This record gives sequence, structure tokens and C-alpha cells, in this order.
Amino acid sequence: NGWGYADHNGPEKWCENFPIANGPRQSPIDIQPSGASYDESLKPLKLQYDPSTSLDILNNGHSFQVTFADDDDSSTLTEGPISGKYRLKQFHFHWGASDDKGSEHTVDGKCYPAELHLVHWNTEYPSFGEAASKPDGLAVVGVFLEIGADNPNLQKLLDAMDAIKCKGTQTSFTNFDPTVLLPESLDYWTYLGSLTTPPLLESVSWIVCKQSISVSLEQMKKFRSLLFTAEDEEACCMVNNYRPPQPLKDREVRASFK
Ligand SMILES: NS(=O)(=O)c1ccco1
Ligand SMILES: [Zn+2]
Repeated sequence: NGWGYADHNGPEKWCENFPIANGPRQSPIDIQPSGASYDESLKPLKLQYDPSTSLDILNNGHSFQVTFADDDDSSTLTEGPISGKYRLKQFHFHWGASDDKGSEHTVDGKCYPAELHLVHWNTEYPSFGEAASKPDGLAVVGVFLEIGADNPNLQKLLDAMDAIKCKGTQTSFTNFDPTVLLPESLDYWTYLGSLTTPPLLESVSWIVCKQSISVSLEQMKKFRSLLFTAEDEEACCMVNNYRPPQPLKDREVRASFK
């Protein structure tokens, strides 16, 4: 009965329990670079992560995520399009069953095989949960993964996957610096949107990097070896855990670069 990505509980059904699914600022979107306006007032992203804040890696039945200690300002996002300071809470990925799909945002209709999301919450508020209900509560940095050379910076994540194959499993995952997952250029597009999974809260300042990072075919196969299902359920491969692009409606997309 919970939400998922299958025909019976997937993105086309989410509006039944989460009517905001048809709201004015839903994510993801198709980013059209020609329709984005360069904003010279946008600052470079400032990401300062302390590897000692990484705690564990878990399969939550929708994706796998690495969770961070967020009880102080050790790992933060500042500058960029946001004001104030946002703390890193977790990062996770979305991916496809084949290399022709998997990302949530698209660029002029181009899908990438996967997309990384680094989720941060505004320290203006007391917690992630509180921030998630505020229009300026969250900031998510999105990074596209493109098929290419083996990415050694993904290997630690991939090596942990055998321990989190099933929904509800987790294992310690310490001393990981998510900075290694960022592309060399931090040029970005930014717009106001939402969580891309239920409860689809319209509280996210999206920051989508123009430059992708690489992932090899073999590494993608490892992502696809995870399961949506728990140990005692009939196995269902964790693939296509992405929401398709949503209407832009009355929003602008700004670019940090010319
Ligand atoms: N996919 S995402 O980054 O918008 C997100 C974070 C928490 C829930 O959904
Ligand atoms: Zn996500």
C-alpha cells in the first residue's frame, strides 16, 4: 500500500495520496538551457563537508542513501542561490533499468542513466523535518551520471552494496567525503521545486550541476543489483526509481554561467 515506482503505486498514482503532486512547484523538470536566464548575482556554490559526519548507508526500499550527522555545522552548503546555511542530511541516487533513462531532471529532453541528490536543510529551522515543510527549507544539489570511464570515487559506495541488498538493511559507512562525487565545474541551473518522492513537499531550492560525473556500465549494473524488496519478499530489482519531469508552470530557471 505504500508508494513506489511500479504501475500500481508509481508516480502516476502519487496524486491519490499526495495531491500536491499536481502543485505549482513540482520536481523534477526538463531543463531547457535556452530558456534559462543567466543571473550574474548568483554566487558559486560553497560546499564544505567533513567526512567524519558520514554515518551509514541504507536501502530504504526506494533508493540507497548515505546519512550524515547533522547535529552541528560540520557539513554545509552556503552561497550559491541560497541565503543562510544549510546542513547536509543525506545523499542518494535515482537510476534506470537501462542506460537510456534513470535521471529525474532532463536537459532538453536528454535523460542520463542516473542522478545524485545531496539533500541539505536550512539551519534557520530546528530540524530536517521542520525545514521540509517550509518554502525555503531544503536545498538539493543534483549531479548527472553519464556512462564512461569507471569512477573510482563511486567504488566505496558500490562495495557497500552487498551489505544493503534488501529494503531495510543498513551498514556503517564512515569517513566518506561526498565532495569526491562532485564534477570539476560547479556551474549550475537553479529553480524552486519540490521533493521528487512523496510527500513531494514544495520546499526545495534545486541546484542542478551542468557538468556530469562518469559511471561505467559495470558500475551501473551494481546499482541495479539492489532490491526494492525486503529479504522475506519476492525479489524486485531496484531500477527506474525516478519521477519523470513535471510541468514548469509559472517558474523561471536561472543559470549561474553564461
Ligand atoms: N529525491 S529528493 O532529493 O527530492 C528527496 C529527498 C527526500 C525525499 O526526496
Ligand atoms: Zn532524489
